[in-house]
Order: sequence, then structure tokens, then C-alpha cells
Amino acid sequence: MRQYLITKKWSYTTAIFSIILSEIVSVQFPHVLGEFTDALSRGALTSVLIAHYAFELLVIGILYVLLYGVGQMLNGRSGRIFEYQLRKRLFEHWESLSTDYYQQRSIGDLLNHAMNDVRAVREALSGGANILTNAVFLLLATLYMTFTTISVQLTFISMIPILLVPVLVVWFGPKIRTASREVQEALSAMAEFTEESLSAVRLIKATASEEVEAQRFSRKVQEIVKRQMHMVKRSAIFQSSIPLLGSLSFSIALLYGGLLTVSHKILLGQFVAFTLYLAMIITPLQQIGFVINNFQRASASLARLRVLLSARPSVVDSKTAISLPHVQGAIEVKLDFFRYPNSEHKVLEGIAFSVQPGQTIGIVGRTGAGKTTLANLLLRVFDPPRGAIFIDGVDIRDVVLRDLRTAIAYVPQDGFLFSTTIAENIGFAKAEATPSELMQAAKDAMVYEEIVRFKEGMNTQIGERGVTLSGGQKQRVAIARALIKNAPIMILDDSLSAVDMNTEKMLITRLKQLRTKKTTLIIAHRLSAVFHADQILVLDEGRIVERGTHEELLQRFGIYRTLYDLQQGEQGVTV
Ligand SMILES: Nc1ncnc2c1ncn2[C@@H]1O[C@H](COP(=O)(O)OP(=O)(O)OP(=O)(O)O)[C@@H](O)[C@H]1O
Repeated sequence: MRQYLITKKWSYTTAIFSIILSEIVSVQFPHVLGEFTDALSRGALTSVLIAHYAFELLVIGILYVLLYGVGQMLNGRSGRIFEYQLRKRLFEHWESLSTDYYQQRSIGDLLNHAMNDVRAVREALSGGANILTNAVFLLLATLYMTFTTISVQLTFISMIPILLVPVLVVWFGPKIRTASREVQEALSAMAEFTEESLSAVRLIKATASEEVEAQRFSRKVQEIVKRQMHMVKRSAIFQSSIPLLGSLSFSIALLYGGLLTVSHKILLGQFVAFTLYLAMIITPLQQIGFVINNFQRASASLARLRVLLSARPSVVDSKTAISLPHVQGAIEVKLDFFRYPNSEHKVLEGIAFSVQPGQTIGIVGRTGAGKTTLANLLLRVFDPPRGAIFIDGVDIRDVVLRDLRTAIAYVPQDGFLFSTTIAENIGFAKAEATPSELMQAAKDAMVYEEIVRFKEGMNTQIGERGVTLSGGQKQRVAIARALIKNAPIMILDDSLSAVDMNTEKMLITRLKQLRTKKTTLIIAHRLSAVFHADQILVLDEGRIVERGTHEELLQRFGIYRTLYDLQQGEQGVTV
């Protein structure tokens, strides 16, 4: 925030300067009315003089509005730019963090930071800056005018209650900050719940759990209301005690100023002007309370944002990382064991195998055996230990992350697609892809014929605002997205599971043709996806328990054979 204020120093200086000038202009208002009253009480008021005073007030009004308007506009603009930049920075920061970060934080919580916390800071920055400058300088200008044109003594005595304002700030500030942080945390919890609940809406409906969910939601909302009431109570007491002090000042002024006027120590016009001055500062005093309140909330939000922005990615380029722009695709794995961070359990143990460019490796095994974990390590979604995985003979821990991930085309298990057109989804990894390349990728992934049946073809919107693709279609669009990357290494993580056997066979044949000199890793539950592989690894509880070609493994009568017999019985699979 400091950096931002420095870059915008001229805008803020001009805004503050305009607001100060506007206050200097506005404090002339009671002064003119005081002179008017004096002229009236002396009986010296002529029609020319009345017109003169009226014109003076008009000019004061116009100048005030212009100057204050400029200040407000500049501060408002800087606040909005800050809001935009902070959200952009948050987004870029989140993009840079590693996957494990998202296991600890929910999307709803992060969105709440991006929306509510950022807005709280912006409000303090723009609205707060306006009002604070306005209030402080109006107060100073009023004090100056009352000192110089009315009575130092009267000003001092009347202002005594107002001097208690800083004491109130020190007393209430931390309390409001804590209350505000608690509200933001409750809002985060609600956002987290809503996000999760809406993502699972199909499940909730299918299991008729709407009422249970609604009750859980209402508990979250009640918690927010409770915390908000707590904050509102504290803020209200604080905010109302400031005008209370102002009213006290007013009473003193009336009492003491009245006595001074009656005893002719000050003129009637001076007394009228003084009460007008006091009336003028009551509102800013009220606003100071509001702004300080705002600042306390913004400071709680800033503290939350600071925690977020100080998170560092756990997977980063090493200082000596080398660039590998032309990967051939040889993979060697010599992994003693791997545990996920914050877990004691060894997910993979004693994994050793190698793949030559052009080869296809099949990885099969029961659910939870560690297949996806192996893909995660190859991609460095989680860092493997040093000396465990090599690409073209180089430890992947020493390869520039971007190069490593560019060399691998990965199709995740859920075949995630973005809510945009099919064409954009396929071209995701290759922004410069031509329409014919996109079409070819869709054809290679055996999904083109189904895409052209949609009215908009490749430009069909998918997701929330468009058509819903079937599981098998999604998987094939995801495969097309990987194919267009034309990467030396491809990992299909159970990406054919929702595709019918016939299409799977055609797809595999096509993959073989396309990737003759490239490395392909196929993770699968259905063995038919790996029959053709040069080598099949059978994983069980994190270990390679069998390896060989399809024929070799069948002869071994182990897990693979059991799985094969089972699946053949279920689906009538034949080699
Ligand atoms: N991010 C993670 N943190 C901690 N443990 C994890 C994480 N991801 C997976 N695991 C654990 O690692 C083990 C292996 O999971 P993995 O996803 O690699 O299995 P898989 O063989 O791909 O299973 P499936 O065939 O069901 O996809 C499981 O016990 C799982 O609970």
C-alpha cells in the first residue's frame, strides 16, 4: 500500500490540496454571515450590500463544490485503481503458488479476500482519504478563523470536549479491528461453504439434501450476523460518542459565548459566526469517527491480505536450474520413497523404471495405488526428492519448471474444461493454433464428429453458459488439448475411462501413429488401454509388483492376470 501511495503521490497531493482549498473557501461562509449580521444590527445594510453578501456566498458555494469535487474524483479514481491492481496482484500471486497451498485454503475463502478485504481497503483509501482530509482541515481552518476573527478564549473553552476524541480512538480502535477481523473470517467461512455447496448441487439434489444444506448455511449466516452485531455495537458507540462531544462543545459555546455577547465582550455577528463554525465542524467530527472506523476495518483486512501475499510457492526453480528447450523424452525413475507434505504415509516406495523416447508405458493398479502421485512427481506438481526422476538424463529438480511442464502434455483424471468454447479449450496450451490445427486435434482425439453435430461446432460454449458435454466427450476434448501441444512426453491419467471400448481402440491406434518418436505414459484402470504398451507397470500400495508386456504379464498369473480375467468376465474384453 505504501508503494502504491508513493506512485500516486501527485494524484493524492493534488486531491488533498484541492480539498484543503475547498475548506479554506467554505470557512468564509460563517464569516460573511457574521459580517452580514453585524451590518444588520448596526442598521447599515443597504440593498447593494445585501446583493454583495449574496454574491459572495454564491461564489463561495461554487468554488467549494468545484474544488471539493476535483479532490473527491482524484481520490476516488486512485482508490479504484488500487482495488484493481490489488486484485490483479492477488490473482497473479495465486497463480504462482503450488498445489499444496490449495489443499490448505478453500476457494471461497480466497474469493472473500479478493472481494471483501480488497473493497474494505479501497473504501478507506478513497472515501476515507476524502473525508479525513476534509474533516481535519475543516477543523483546522475553523480553529484558525475562530482564533483570528472571534475569541481565542471562547474557542479554547468550547473545544475542550473535542480534545477527548483521540482518547476514544485509542480505546475503541483495537476493539473494532478485532471485531472486523472476526466478521471477515465468518464471511470467508460462508463463502467457502457456498462455493462447496453449489459445486455439489447435483449431488445435493440427487440425495434430497437441500434442507440439511439450508440449515447448515443458516448456521453460517447466523454466525456472521452475531459477529456483525458485535462489531456494529462497538462501531456505533464509538461513532456516536464523537458527535456527543461535539454537542457538548456546542452547549459550552452557547453558554459562554452568550455571556460574552451579553456583556459586549464580543459582537452579536461574532457570536452568530461562532455558532455557525461549531455547526460546521459537527458533521466532520462525526465523519472522523466513521473514517477511523473504516481505517480500523481496512487495517484488519490489510493484515489478512498480507498473510495471503506472503505465502511462497513450495515448488520453485532451483538457483542452478538449467533450461531444457528440446526434450527427447527419455525418463528414468529411481525413487526410494515419496510422502506427501504433512503426511507420514509413504505413498510410493522403491519405484524404478526407465522409458526411451518413442516408447509407451502403461501404469495400472488398484485405486489409491499411487499412479496419479507418480504423474504429479513427473510434473513436479509436488517435488520429488533429488536424484529420483531424470528427463534426458537431467534430474528434474534441476530443470527450469516451465521447460519441464512445456515438455509434458498432461491429461488429468477429471479432464477439466474451462467455461468457454471448445476451440479455446483445445487451443489452451497453444494460443497461436490455427483453426485447422484445432480441427485436426479434435479429429485425432476422435471427438470431431460429435463436435460438428453441435450448432456452433468448434465455437460451442461449454460449461455454465453453454452445452454440457458427456464424460467421454470431455475426456476426448482434454486429450485433443494435450495432442495439440505435440509434447515429447504425454501422460494420460485414466483419461479413457469414460470412452467406449471401440472409440478407445481407435484412439489408441491413432495415438500410436502420432507418437512414434515420443514418450507416452498411460495410467489406466481398464487394461484394454495398455495392452499395446511396450512395458506395463503394475502398482500396488505404492510399489511396482509386476512389470512386463501384456503377454508376459498374462503368463505370470499375478495381479495383472487376475485383473484381466475379472475385466474380461465383466466386459467381454478380448486382446
Ligand atoms: N495431495 C495429497 N496429500 C496427501 N495424500 C495424498 C494426496 N494425493 C493423494 N494422496 C494419497 O496418496 C495415495 C495414492 O493416491 P493416488 O491418487 O496417487 O492413487 P491412484 O493410484 O492414482 O488412485 P486412483 O486410481 O483412484 O486415481 C492415496 O492414499 C491418497 O490418499
